[in-house]
Amino acid sequence: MRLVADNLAGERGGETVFSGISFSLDEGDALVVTGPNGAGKSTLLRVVAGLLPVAGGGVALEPTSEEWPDLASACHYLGHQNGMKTALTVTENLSFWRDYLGAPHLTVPEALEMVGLDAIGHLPFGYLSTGQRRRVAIARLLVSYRPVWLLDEPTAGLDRASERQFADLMDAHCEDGGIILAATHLPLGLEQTQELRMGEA
Ligand SMILES: Nc1ncnc2c1ncn2[C@@H]1O[C@H](COP(=O)(O)OP(=O)(O)OP(=O)(O)O)[C@@H](O)[C@H]1O
Repeated sequence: MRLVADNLAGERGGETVFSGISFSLDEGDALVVTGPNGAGKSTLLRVVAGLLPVAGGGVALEPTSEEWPDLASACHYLGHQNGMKTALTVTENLSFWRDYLGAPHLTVPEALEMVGLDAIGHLPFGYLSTGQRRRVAIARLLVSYRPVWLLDEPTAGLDRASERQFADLMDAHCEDGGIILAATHLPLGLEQTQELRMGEA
């Protein structure tokens, strides 16, 4: 499996935000997207996820399969928002996502243990600190399997120990043949990455 972008362009509000982006990621590859505010990093991730239309060129999974019939079906998208209901408990939120997304992977207790939150599954999500909320959102990546992880500022709000823990989870995903495309201003601590700099002439 390979994630290929060919001369890809994206727009916002009718204006081209980026163009001419090409990359090819094989199983096990991680590409870190960097660049100044407004360079188009989030837009790129949303185009790859299928949440915004392609404005030029293309991006695709090669080859597709019965299991992953198109790129969107193969992606986990972690945006700036955590995608959790504040009134539901942490366990209820993750159980919802596990049922909704399908392709069950880790159980909810296993995923919570992986992000160091096994003691607070019973708490409403709204009670959690900023970093704890982000860690629950990261646990969502683990309860259902997707080969491609699209991560937008995934470590925002995480303390050092949690950053390290998440770097280990990302490395494990790549070692298992997964693909990561991550936009960030912060070093992610990954063992091996390629870099794509946006917003430079
Ligand atoms: N809905 C919208 N309508 C019009 N322009 C938009 C819209 N959303 C974003 N933009 C513009 O698109 C450009 C790219 O934004 P984007 O969020 O992709 O940048 P980014 O590189 O992720 O920035 P940051 O580092 O601040 O997160 C910015 O100039 C932004 O103002």
